[in-house]
Amino acid sequence: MAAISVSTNLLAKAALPSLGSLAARSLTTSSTVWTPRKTVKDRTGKNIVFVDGVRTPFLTSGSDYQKLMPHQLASHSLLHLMKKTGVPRELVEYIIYGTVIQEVKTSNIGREAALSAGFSDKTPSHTVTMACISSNAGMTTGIGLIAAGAYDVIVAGGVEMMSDVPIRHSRKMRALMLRANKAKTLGQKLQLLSTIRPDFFVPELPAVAEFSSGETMGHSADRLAASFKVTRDEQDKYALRSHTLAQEATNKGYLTDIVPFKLPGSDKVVEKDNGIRVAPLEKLASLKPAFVKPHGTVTAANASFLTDGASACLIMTEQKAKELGLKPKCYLRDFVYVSQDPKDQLLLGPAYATPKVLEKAGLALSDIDAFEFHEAFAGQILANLKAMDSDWFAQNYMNRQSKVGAIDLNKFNNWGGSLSIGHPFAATGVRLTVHAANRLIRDDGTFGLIAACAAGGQGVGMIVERHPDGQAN
Ligand SMILES: CC(=O)SCCNC(=O)CCNC(=O)[C@H](O)C(C)(C)COP(=O)(O)OP(=O)(O)OC[C@H]1O[C@@H](n2cnc3c(N)ncnc32)[C@H](O)[C@@H]1OP(=O)(O)O
Repeated sequence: MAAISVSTNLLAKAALPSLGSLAARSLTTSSTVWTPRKTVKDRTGKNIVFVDGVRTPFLTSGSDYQKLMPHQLASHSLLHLMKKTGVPRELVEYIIYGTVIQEVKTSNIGREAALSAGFSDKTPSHTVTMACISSNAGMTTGIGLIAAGAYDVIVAGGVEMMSDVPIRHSRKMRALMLRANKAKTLGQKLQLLSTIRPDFFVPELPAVAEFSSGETMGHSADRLAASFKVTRDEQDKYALRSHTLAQEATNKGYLTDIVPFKLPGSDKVVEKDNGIRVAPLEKLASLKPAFVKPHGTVTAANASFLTDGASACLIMTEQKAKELGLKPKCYLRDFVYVSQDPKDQLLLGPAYATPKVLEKAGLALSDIDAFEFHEAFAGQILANLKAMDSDWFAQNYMNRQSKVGAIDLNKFNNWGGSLSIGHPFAATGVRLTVHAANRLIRDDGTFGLIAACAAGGQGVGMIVERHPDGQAN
């Protein structure tokens, strides 16, 4: 992709929104009668609702969750989802759970997590993987199952455990071990042992990298930022915005999707995300490039960090929610998936998905009250915003006459994002959706737009509409 110049002053737009104005908006209480100013047509015939979503605190890898297995985090989110909503586990008909870097012992992690959370052994579960949008894939698969009439009550979610990733023997060593398994005599075994060479011992580590190109996500982000002329200073300021807003939301008690996690065999209860860090801009500016050295602009502070965490949400037909006396937070109205050539620019999913999902839902950018975009990297977010505000990009890459438009940053990731809260890959989609729903309720909005990019050059866009009964909790 050629470098493009976009005239919008994103640096000014990336400045902190007036936190005062956010705080001034009143929290809608149960006694307030709220009616939507507009509604999106239900296309499933089921009016599918998002009842609620929860998550563990998101922790930097190698910290408090490091001795756990991922199904323990997943199980915690499943169990506490049911506790929080008050819905008996037996009513859940199907579970779809995401994970990206798979723990080999629990490959269908949804099933293992559900069993250890005490769900009925008669509740089927499958595991889905779609990189950073895996729990979005879980939710939309659930929507499909409900729309098809297969089930009424679905749980979706995702987990990632970057503290412990599968590290394999080399291919040569694996081949030798498999042959050794079949060797029948001592002579055959000794003959195999004699073929071992030093390079057999070089391990294979999983990389946060694109398979088809070998490029790391960080390198892609650096390339993307350079293509869109996003400066290092813009990235650092955007990252600081994310951390500042996440800190603010934490202090105000807005992150009610968190369910504290008691560490097994210890009295310690983890209550908060631990990656939020409001540091002086000078500290961010002093960091060396993390990927493209020495001239890259992506650093540890303006990239999302490797994170452990899990999330889960409950979705069902509106009719079922009514029967159960639940107060859903929002309707899950529309979604689209997009994909591009990962060897060109693989982190532009939100720019492609946003206009498509808006069009599908019959909405304009100005109808959206809460944008929740996955922040893989500050440079990636700013490049996506620039792409959407560029006629050149629209005409050359999106098959559109004119640009999508500029997003009002006063409505954008107001409670921080993946840069600050953390990004346990497969858990992020649910976190984005709960934050969108809770922000609509707190800020008296109607529509939320969730968008995320994912490895493989893929992306997602989802539209949620606040439910009249929604409570901030
Ligand atoms: C579509 C998708 O989502 S793709 C997935 C996207 N995400 C990724 O690819 C993950 C990318 N992130 C990473 O791989 C890692 O976090 C890295 C490589 C960027 C950084 O890892 P590390 O080097 O271990 O980071 P570490 O925590 O040690 O921090 C390095 C330095 O930055 C500083 N730092 C980190 N975060 C911040 C911050 N928010 N503010 C200020 N300083 C910070 C640290 O204090 C440290 O400084 P020091 O060297 O003076 O002690």
